[in-house]
Amino acid sequence: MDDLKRQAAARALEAVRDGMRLGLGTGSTAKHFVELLGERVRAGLDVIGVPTSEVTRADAERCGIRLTTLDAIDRLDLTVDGADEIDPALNVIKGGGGALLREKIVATASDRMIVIADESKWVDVLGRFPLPVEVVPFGLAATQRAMAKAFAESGVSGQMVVRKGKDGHVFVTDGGHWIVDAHLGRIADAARLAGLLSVIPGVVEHGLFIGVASTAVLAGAQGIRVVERR
Ligand SMILES: O=C(CO)[C@H](O)[C@H](O)COP(=O)(O)O
Repeated sequence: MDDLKRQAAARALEAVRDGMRLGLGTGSTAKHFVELLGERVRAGLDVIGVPTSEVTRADAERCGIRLTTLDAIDRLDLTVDGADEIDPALNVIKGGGGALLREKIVATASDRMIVIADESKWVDVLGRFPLPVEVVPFGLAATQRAMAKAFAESGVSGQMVVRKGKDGHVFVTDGGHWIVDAHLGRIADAARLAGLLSVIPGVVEHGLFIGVASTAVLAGAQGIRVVERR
């Protein structure tokens, strides 16, 4: 699996050109991209990156990639990031690694987003992977009630679980928020659910990336498949 992730990362690297401003994703697949990009940088490629998490910042620095912020530059040429699920319209669930807020800010500030994954992330319908929703801790119960209403209005239901870290404590994002993982099973109308979640005051951001990814690079046993958004 790890080899497939690296293959997808290597294919995405072919889209990188000298002088590009890049969004650098988070997760095990994106980490391969950062490492491979670092090799190119050490060989003379001139790019600058915006990391989507503190973990990726540390990885990129270790790889010698020059970094900047979205305050210092206005647009990015390309973001390359992993995904938890990708559907045929290239709508995506992200946030399994807890970085969905910065990932969405960076991806939507980019002219193009390539999602890289092994084939197991490709699904007919989103939702088997629990949907991460980043929330503020204040008023959590009220936010969860509003989320349940949004689920009902978009025809889904399921258990909500506040994410815990490996240490057993509540997982805290880079932005200081919590994550509620919603086990919905099958999200028939992801765009509608995304819209309903976005207007809940305690929801900071959700892991549905609707119409954001332009290309998916999927690595499987049969080779690499590149899917462009229609
Ligand atoms: O959204 C993410 C982090 O917030 C990751 O991109 C997603 O969880 C996929 O991770 P991996 O490449 O390790 O399978």
